[in-house]
Amino acid sequence: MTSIDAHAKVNIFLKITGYREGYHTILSRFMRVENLYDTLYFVPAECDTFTIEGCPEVPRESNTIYRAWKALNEATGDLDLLEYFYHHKVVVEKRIPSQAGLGGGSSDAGAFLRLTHRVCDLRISLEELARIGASVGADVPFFVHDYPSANVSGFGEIVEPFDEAPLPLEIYTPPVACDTAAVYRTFKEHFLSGIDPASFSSWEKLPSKGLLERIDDPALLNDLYPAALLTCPRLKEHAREGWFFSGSGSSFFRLAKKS
Ligand SMILES: C[C@](O)(CO)[C@H](O)COP(=O)(O)OP(=O)(O)OC[C@H]1O[C@@H](n2ccc(N)nc2=O)[C@H](O)[C@@H]1O
Ligand SMILES: Nc1ncnc2c1ncn2[C@@H]1O[C@H](COP(=O)(O)OP(=O)(O)OP(=O)(O)O)[C@@H](O)[C@H]1O
Repeated sequence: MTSIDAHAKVNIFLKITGYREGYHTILSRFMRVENLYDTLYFVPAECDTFTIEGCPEVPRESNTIYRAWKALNEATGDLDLLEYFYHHKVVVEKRIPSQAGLGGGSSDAGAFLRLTHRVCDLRISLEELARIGASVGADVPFFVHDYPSANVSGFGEIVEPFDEAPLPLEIYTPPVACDTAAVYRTFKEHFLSGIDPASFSSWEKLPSKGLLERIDDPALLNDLYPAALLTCPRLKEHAREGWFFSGSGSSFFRLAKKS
């Protein structure tokens, strides 16, 4: 069977650098989470329409996998792509929690694009695939490139590999759903005017382990943390000493203790 793992990410740091065209520009170190992933399967089946199984709570039209398929069709006009999914359904084994700052939906879209690129033998570059992914979500280009660690900038479309091994991480996802758009709205209203790019100059050159060991305040590493606390006040009950905050939340993470 044809399958691919779609790993979660954490943002080791996430700094907002500006705002334009309705989106925030960022500088962030993304790191793949090795031991947390969804799995996508392309399973032979005769389908009247593009079929996804395994995400019953997400309407098909808003599923990032469906949106990635639509975007790929529109960009390439490749008829084999249509044909393939009349004879295969997409089955997803979900393990990454939603609205958790771990990029679950974006990772599914990135993995779907990579696997489709391979099985349908699409004649487009990885850069083009990442551009198509960006139309599905800001985090998708990182997952298309599939680097273990990368510096991500622009709205999320500039992805540069960072040479380090992924760190063993412990993740804690509280039962609080953080809506990314709402957290960014709060950031814009309360914090955007106070950003100070000099305060994180050259962070993109520093290894993730050193950053996490040197800076112990999660709000210094992640500009969206104060905005998430304001947007979802229940998060406060779950904050613990020594844990960092990923993306727009709600997950916390720390370096896994050696056993
Ligand atoms: C918080 C992060 O996950 C960090 O990795 C990303 O910046 C957000 O990535 P994402 O979940 O893929 O975001 P999208 O689904 O593209 O956008 C959701 C909403 O968040 C806001 N948004 C998103 C990305 C960005 N750079 N600036 C924004 O202001 C926009 O209002 C957008 O409508
Ligand atoms: N394949 C998918 N898997 C999970 N959620 C999806 C998927 N497609 C669409 N969604 C929708 O997207 C919403 C956000 O899910 P996702 O897990 O991507 O968010 P997130 O944890 O906020 O990610 P981020 O790290 O980008 O902030 C979900 O509530 C769900 O309605």
